[in-house]
Amino acid sequence: MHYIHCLNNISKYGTDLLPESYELTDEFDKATGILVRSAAMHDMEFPESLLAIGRAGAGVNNIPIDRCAEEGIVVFNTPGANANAVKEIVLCALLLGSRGIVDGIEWCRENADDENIAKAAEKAKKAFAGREILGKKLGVIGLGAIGAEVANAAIDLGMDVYGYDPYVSVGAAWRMSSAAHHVTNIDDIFRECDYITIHVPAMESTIGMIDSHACSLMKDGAVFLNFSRDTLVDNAAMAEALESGKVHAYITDFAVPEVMGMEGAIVLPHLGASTAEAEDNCAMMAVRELVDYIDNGNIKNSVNYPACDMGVCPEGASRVAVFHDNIPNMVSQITTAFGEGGVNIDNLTNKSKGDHAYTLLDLSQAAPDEAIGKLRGIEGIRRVRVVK
Ligand SMILES: NC(=O)c1ccc[n+]([C@@H]2O[C@H](COP(=O)([O-])OP(=O)(O)OC[C@H]3O[C@@H](n4cnc5c(N)ncnc54)[C@H](O)[C@@H]3O)[C@@H](O)[C@H]2O)c1
Ligand SMILES: O=C(O)CC[C@@H](O)C(=O)O
Repeated sequence: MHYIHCLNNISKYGTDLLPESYELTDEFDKATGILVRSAAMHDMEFPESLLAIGRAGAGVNNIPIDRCAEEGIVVFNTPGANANAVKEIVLCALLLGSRGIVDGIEWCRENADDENIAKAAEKAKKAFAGREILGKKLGVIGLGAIGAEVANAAIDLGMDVYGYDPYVSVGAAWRMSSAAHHVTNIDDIFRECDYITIHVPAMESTIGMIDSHACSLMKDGAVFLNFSRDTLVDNAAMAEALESGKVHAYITDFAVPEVMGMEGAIVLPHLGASTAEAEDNCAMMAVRELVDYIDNGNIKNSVNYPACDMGVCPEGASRVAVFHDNIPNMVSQITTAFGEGGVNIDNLTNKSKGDHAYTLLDLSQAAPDEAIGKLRGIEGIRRVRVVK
């Protein structure tokens, strides 16, 4: 039996996909797999039983992915599964940053008891007049699953779109409308665009990238949208830019104390992916990834181990997964351990991702304990798993 522990609410559409040999458990310490959304995992110690973590979502900054790699724990995410939900809320945010919608709603609430509200509204509305997004320049920083969808939708709404992503994947580039302008210097986005939206992961190289320099380059009255992570924006710099009027509105999906008092900030409680459709999609994708890994050793959409697919282990064969450092002489030591035990290797895949590598082997017979023991003693091998 495999035990799956959920650290957050995970859609039933996902957990219903767990096969009969799986059970949901409240006991963290006996988990084979963990399903998580945004729960903070950096301070957690993981049980030895834990094989994999499925992040039902895109961002993995809440998970210690390097430590997991060292412990041979595969971390998956669900690329693109919530992209449409975020795209739709970003479109909404473009309008929130352009029209006096939030202030207008607040005015109506405040005047709810006024019998003459209809007449008063006609007078009050001039305070909430805005501008249109048609023909305005939108800069999109990060052209992955979400950024590319936002760019295309904004083009459809008549915006002039500028995209910046030095590491854009071929797939995302193909999905982008050819009407988007390709920008190679991020400063041009800051200098030229009326609206800027950021869709990059939070990592060492991106944290704080919207700093005072970036804000100083922005057009007067720019609107900045952050539906990625709070840490990408230097809050002090943004507060100053809002105060001076450099930035007209900062719309963020992250309700951290530093933004709550900012004049000109519109703050949402991390709603980007909170749609039934996105939650279902993410949960289903995460569960499928976990199950294929736990049952077959196959890896798809992992953020700390390479992709590897050997299908289902053939009848009569056994399958062994070896997690090791990406250093010389590992594959030969692995094959030698089996060869010396007289065990034939039917098939083998070796893949690497950064410092970590994964070797999946199908053997003609059951994996002998002696060979498995030998592998566990080799320096640079992090984990050996007899999958079947
Ligand atoms: N608000 C929400 O609820 C919500 C929902 C989903 C995702 N997110 C956030 O949005 C982020 C993006 O999601 P995604 O699904 O589009 O991910 P993705 O991996 O498909 O795309 C990220 C893109 O950022 C690019 N990138 C990386 N560093 C960059 C840099 N310095 N400058 C420009 N581009 C850079 C990558 O090349 C990639 O194309 C996630 O990491 C997550 O933090 C938030
Ligand atoms: O799971 C969530 O609630 C939000 C997920 C979102 O931030 C993501 O990175 O996919």
